[in-house]
Amino acid sequence: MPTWRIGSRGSRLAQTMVTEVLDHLNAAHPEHTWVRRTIMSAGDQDRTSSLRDLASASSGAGVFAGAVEQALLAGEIDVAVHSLKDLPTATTPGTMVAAIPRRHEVRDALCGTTLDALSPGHRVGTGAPRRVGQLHHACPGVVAVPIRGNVPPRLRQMREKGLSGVVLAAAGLHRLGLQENITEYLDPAWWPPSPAQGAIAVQVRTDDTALARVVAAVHDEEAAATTRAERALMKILGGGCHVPIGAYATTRAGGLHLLAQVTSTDGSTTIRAEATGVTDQPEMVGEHVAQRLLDEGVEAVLASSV
Ligand SMILES: NCc1[nH]cc(CCC(=O)O)c1CC(=O)O
Repeated sequence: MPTWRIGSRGSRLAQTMVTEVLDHLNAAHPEHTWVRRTIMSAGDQDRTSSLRDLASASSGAGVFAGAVEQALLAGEIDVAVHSLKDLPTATTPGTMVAAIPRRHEVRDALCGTTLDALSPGHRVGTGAPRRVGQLHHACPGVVAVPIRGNVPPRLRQMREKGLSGVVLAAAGLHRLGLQENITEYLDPAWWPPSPAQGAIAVQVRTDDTALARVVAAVHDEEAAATTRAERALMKILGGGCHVPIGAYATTRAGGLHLLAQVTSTDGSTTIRAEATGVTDQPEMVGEHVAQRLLDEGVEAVLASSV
């Protein structure tokens, strides 16, 4: 039996996602052995320039995922583990997402405060345009303070800068064991998260079909269907974490339901659309909801937010 090399970014969050995937894989395939590799990316190395600059330098997305994908293509690792929401919607040639494990938590969370407790002038840490728009929409007059970096530094910056709170993905906080910092879960029906938030992507080289079958043991159909719908929508609207799109898909008895929302960063305009379709054609649901948003004039809101 070969020993497979599994790699990710060096952040503690990325490492815990590898552990989560390996726990699954070891349970399903005790006959295989794995070694872990850490890949340093531009996003890890460059703490001085803004992430927006880095993102545009690498054609709009994938600043964190890029180096790990390159290591996969170069044969330095055999399996790459990513946050699916950080993977560009355009598939990197030669790679494929062979498995998406069960998604435990999709919601955004507030740490340090609650929406009800926020008054005009209060400062809340978040730099993501979607979260800035949703915050301004929910709490007019609240000031969004840009903060950057991995999850633990963002919590630290909240305290150091004397902010009232910070908005983060609940999934990251849970994976890091930092969930006791959460003071409010933001209802995804009113505060839809980033497309594919909370989901892990297990990626292999496209020609590695035997390994694709091995990692398929961690695949979850519901996580795949919902994230495919959310990402199909984002692909049409030109997403990335610099675009203020929230998307929240759920599977129901009637099929796959997708809700999406675009909010201007000043919070003054919010456009929502939703639809239900068949679960085995998630891209059609995403494309349908994207078209509804375009019909409602979402392009002007997106253009004003970039
Ligand atoms: N944008 C950065 C990022 N990429 C993945 C996560 C963790 C949540 C996830 O796995 O989707 C985070 C942190 C955050 O958004 O708070």
